Amino acid sequence: MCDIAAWRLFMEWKAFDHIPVGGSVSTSDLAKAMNAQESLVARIANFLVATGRLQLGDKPGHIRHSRVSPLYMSSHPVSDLNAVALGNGFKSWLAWPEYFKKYGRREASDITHTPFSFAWGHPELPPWEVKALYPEYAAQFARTMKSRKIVGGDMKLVGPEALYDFSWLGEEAKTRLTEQPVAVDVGGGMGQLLKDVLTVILGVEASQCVLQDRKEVLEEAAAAGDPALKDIVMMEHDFHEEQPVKGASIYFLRRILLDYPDALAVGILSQLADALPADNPKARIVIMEEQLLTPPTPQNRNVDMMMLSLGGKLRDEWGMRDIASQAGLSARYHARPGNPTCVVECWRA
Ligand SMILES: C[S@@+](CC[C@H](N)C(=O)[O-])C[C@H]1O[C@@H](n2cnc3c(N)ncnc32)[C@H](O)[C@@H]1O
Repeated sequence: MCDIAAWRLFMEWKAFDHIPVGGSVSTSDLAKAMNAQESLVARIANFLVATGRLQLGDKPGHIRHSRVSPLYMSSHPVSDLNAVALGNGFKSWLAWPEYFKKYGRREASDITHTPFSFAWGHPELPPWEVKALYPEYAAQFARTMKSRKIVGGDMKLVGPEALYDFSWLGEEAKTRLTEQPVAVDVGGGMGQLLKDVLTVILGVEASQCVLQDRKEVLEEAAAAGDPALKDIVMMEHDFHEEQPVKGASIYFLRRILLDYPDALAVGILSQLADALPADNPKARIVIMEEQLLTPPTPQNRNVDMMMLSLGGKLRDEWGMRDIASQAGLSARYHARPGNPTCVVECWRA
């Protein structure tokens, strides 16, 4: 168990960044680089040697990288995923006994007073407000959502491999003016899904795409300056409130509803149901996220345990159909055996 605590601390202190790749560093130089006590750094470094996270260097008192430790360097893309696994996962899980003692042995039913918020010391705030108090962590989280390695990060949008073929959207977009909103990505993060839409769905113009998210996430997206997203509309919007873009052909909700209990997920869907155009039967709300698998598998249920801490949950087909119908929507469920993701196509009932 202490292995996790030790590499977490060394990640936080950027210890792995100070070990030259292909070389070694003395624990005394490492301590100086981190402004930490040498004996403390040597003890922790040697513990990480014992667990295989680091290796002894070729000179006495020196250490070097192991096969895995470059993954903990801040420049490595996996490092953000490690930070989120710890921040969203372990930090909350360790606080479970105190949390359930204080709030009762039940799932969180609102967006405040979740195990995550409790563990981070702000029980009265929703998890996203807590993250916003820690800009470095919020930025790390936003970057992880760009990873194709996490579930849902590499969903095919067109062709035989796609769970749901979005090619119709290209034809639809061609019938609209170039400045008319066609695709709205609600809680779209740094625009990773819209970028894929623009790449593979021919006919959709960037100026027809709207990226909605929280202010700090849109700032991060703007600062990233991705040329593919230069002409999209970035709009600060709270998806619990009325949807300001009415009549779009598609409203994407990718990896959003799993963060919420049913009542709030129904609320988010209802805001979009109200925005769907009454005169366009093709218009859709499309939910894309990890589905709850039965029989349970470790990776899938691990994600569900992370969602438990955030106040949300993974849903299976019946869970999805239930929230869609509560929001006044008809739904078609698209999934394949062995694929952990699902696409739920929703339209006005
Ligand atoms: C799990 S991420 C998914 C991001 C993106 N949809 C994707 O699949 O890559 C959830 C996103 O919802 C955004 N978000 C959280 N609360 C929100 C709110 N109340 N209104 C709008 N966006 C919100 C977060 O900032 C984050 O970008």
